Amino acid sequence: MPADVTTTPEDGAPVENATGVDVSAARAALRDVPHEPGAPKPDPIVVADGIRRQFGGLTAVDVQHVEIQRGVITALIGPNGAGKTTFFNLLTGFDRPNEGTWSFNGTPLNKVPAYKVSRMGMVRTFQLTKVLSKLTVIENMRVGATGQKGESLLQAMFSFLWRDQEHGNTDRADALLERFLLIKKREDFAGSLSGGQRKLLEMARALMADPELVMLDEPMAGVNPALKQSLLGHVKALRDEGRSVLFVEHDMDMVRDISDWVIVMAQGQVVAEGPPDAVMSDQRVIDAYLGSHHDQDLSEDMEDQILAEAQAEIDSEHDGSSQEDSRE
Ligand SMILES: Nc1ncnc2c1ncn2[C@@H]1O[C@H](COP(=O)(O)OP(=O)(O)OP(=O)(O)O)[C@@H](O)[C@H]1O
Repeated sequence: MPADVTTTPEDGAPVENATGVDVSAARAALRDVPHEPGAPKPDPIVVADGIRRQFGGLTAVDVQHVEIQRGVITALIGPNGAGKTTFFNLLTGFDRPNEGTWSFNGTPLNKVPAYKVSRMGMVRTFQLTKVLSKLTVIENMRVGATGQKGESLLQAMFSFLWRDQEHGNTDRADALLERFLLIKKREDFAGSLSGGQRKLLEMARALMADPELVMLDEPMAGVNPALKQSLLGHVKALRDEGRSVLFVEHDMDMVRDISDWVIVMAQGQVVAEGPPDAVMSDQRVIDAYLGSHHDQDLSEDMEDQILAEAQAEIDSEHDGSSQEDSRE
């Protein structure tokens, strides 16, 4: 699947892309999915069962069942400490659960190391970007290419075997740098890039592996408002070219703007699922955020509702105490 194929269809229009995924159909199929934690999806790319991860006495993740639909953008939200990043780490082989099974495209991943998971087509970015500061932008891109023939000693000795591939990788990297507006920074050290540019570089580098599923951990964190719109466009383009996207984010405007489906975690568990509007007015979600001491960027509606509920609680307590006062 070429990473430089981008289509930006009108909503509802049939979509053609090199992956063969009918994006409109994938999104439309979600309409029949019940708004319930663990709801089965018509065409899941990831299925996880009974995933538990403990750190000492703390259960960070305790997910009974979750499915991620292929060809759509799924947001994973929840208050601080809900277990989102830990769950990302488990799915992608960067951490191991105490129990549980999960699969990608039907292949069990329990014993698959992270680098193989990425070769299989499931690639992630990190909350704190992991660009290699002392390498140039183009060198960072080349590191992102998987299955390099020059990786094995024997093949490295017969360099004519992989030189063509290296040229191909460089062409691909340049096309992606153009797409992510980083081509002018090609020879700069990655360490000299701004926070937002690093996020773009990480996303571009992830695409070097030509993934079917792109997992983004807080893509908007530390990104200035001017670059946010551009990043949103890039994430939508990933879906529109037929890739599946799963992202963790605290910026609820972004979640509302680009997600087809939202999964909510709290205290390690999936507590709600559904389209963005339904989830943001779901009592379980409001309770999850209310129950946490958060400093998160909630959508205005959700913020208003939470504030109204908090006010109602204060008022009823106040009424209760003033009745007590009047009885005294
Ligand atoms: N390596 C670790 N050792 C011990 N505890 C950990 C470790 N990693 C995560 N935790 C704990 O597990 C819980 C879940 O953390 P996690 O980072 O997955 O949450 P999160 O939902 O991603 O939070 P945030 O939105 O703040 O990034 C937290 O209580 C955290 O302190």
